Amino acid sequence: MLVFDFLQLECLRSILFLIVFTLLLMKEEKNKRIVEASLYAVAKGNLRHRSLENLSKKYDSIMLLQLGSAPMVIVSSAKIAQQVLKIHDLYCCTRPASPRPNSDHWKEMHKVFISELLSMKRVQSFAYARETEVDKLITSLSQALSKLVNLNEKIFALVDGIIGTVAFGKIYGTDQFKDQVFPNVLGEAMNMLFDGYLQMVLDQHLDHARPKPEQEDFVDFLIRLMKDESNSFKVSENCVKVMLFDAFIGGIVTTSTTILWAMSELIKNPRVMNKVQAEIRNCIGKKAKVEGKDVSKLKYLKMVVKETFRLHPPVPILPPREAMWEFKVGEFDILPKTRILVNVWAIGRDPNGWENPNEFYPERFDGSRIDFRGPDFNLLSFGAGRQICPGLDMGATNVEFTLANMLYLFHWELPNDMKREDISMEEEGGLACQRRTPLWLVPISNRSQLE
Ligand code: HEM
Repeated sequence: MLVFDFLQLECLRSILFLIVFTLLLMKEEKNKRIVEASLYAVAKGNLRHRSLENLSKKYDSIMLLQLGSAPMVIVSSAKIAQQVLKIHDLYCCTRPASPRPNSDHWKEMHKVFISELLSMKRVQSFAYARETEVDKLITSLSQALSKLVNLNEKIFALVDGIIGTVAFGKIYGTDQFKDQVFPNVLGEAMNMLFDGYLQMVLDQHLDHARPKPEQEDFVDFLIRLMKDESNSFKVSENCVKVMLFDAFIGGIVTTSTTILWAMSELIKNPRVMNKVQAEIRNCIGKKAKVEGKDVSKLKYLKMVVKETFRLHPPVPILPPREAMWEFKVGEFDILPKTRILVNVWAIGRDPNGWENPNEFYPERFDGSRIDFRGPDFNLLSFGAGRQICPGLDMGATNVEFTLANMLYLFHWELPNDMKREDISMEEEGGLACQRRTPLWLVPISNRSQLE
């Protein structure tokens, strides 16, 4: 669902160029006052979160955009986001038409998907995937000591490995998969390739000659559902593919993007880098690596991660919700079929919610109850309400655990002659709001301090 909604936004871009725009600004006179504004800015480029933020500064933190027959409400403040995502969540907890089957049957299956795959129990039981992939990352960085490393490549490989193993089992990344064309998640032909790829995975799992795995992966679980006739719903092969696709795209791009933004901010802010490394090293002492159970003790690291989510939410605008019934937000009427977009990026930088909003300052979370798990609506990196990201625990755990190890075992330096202020923080839209250019850094071993 996540994927389609973003593609839908892509399509809007071209439509936007062709139609005449009108911005209906929702003010006291209940949807009546019309302010004409060229929405060329919204259509331009792929950084709509920035264009929409500019519009909201000029007009209001709730705006109605009339695009042809589809009214669209843009929300840019925590207070209004809370009304939409909490108080009226039930009235708009559906998505606009999507290629996913839109039926009770699909919703029922989706619930199972969420509770089974992404429960805390599963997140923990898949710790082995995370640890194996972080071990591989450490080995690969140790082989590149004092050399320039393209961190984008390393981090995408790591997250792809973790989520691939969770979804497809230990077979993923092994020799059996080596000769298969694995579709690069960022590639253009992704959709088509992915279908063939998923079919191959399903066939392998359905093969009677396959030995019983010691740990059931997600495909095993879905196949069990497919075969279980006592279910009130039927799970088809196609449904299994759609759910795997969601898990892959939803999981890989967002998680890796966050790790890269965190490293970018840390290298730009040596004070924070030193402080977080000191915390990890004091807390862990002398060990071969940080273990999963250690992470809960790393309070400052968790603040660094929150601060990264605030400034760089990988999903800067939540996928659209659609109003099912009429409801009121403040004094404004939201009519059925209105699409609602929440600009998470703008809320994270709203000066009414944050002091010095553009500064990377993790201490702002010290003693604060603000968390991406809720109940606060200033930090919405995983969304909120009934549509909140089902991968929240897995995503946050993967980000924290990976960063903890990268910062414990290595010092990080800039390429020769590069100054901190030269590090580009330019964004690029797409499936997630990523760095525009790869992050190149030099890992230096910290082992001598640990022995
Ligand atoms: C840093 C990590 C992640 C971030 C920031 C993130 C963020 C989000 C956001 C903002 C949404 C939309 C929520 C809403 O509309 O309120 C979403 C949906 C979703 N995410 Fe994540 N996500 C992350 C990791 C993951 C992981 C690891 C998985 C799965 C393995 C995952 C699977 C999904 C799925 C399937 C949906 C669609 C849910 C639906 O439509 O009901 N995400 N995610």
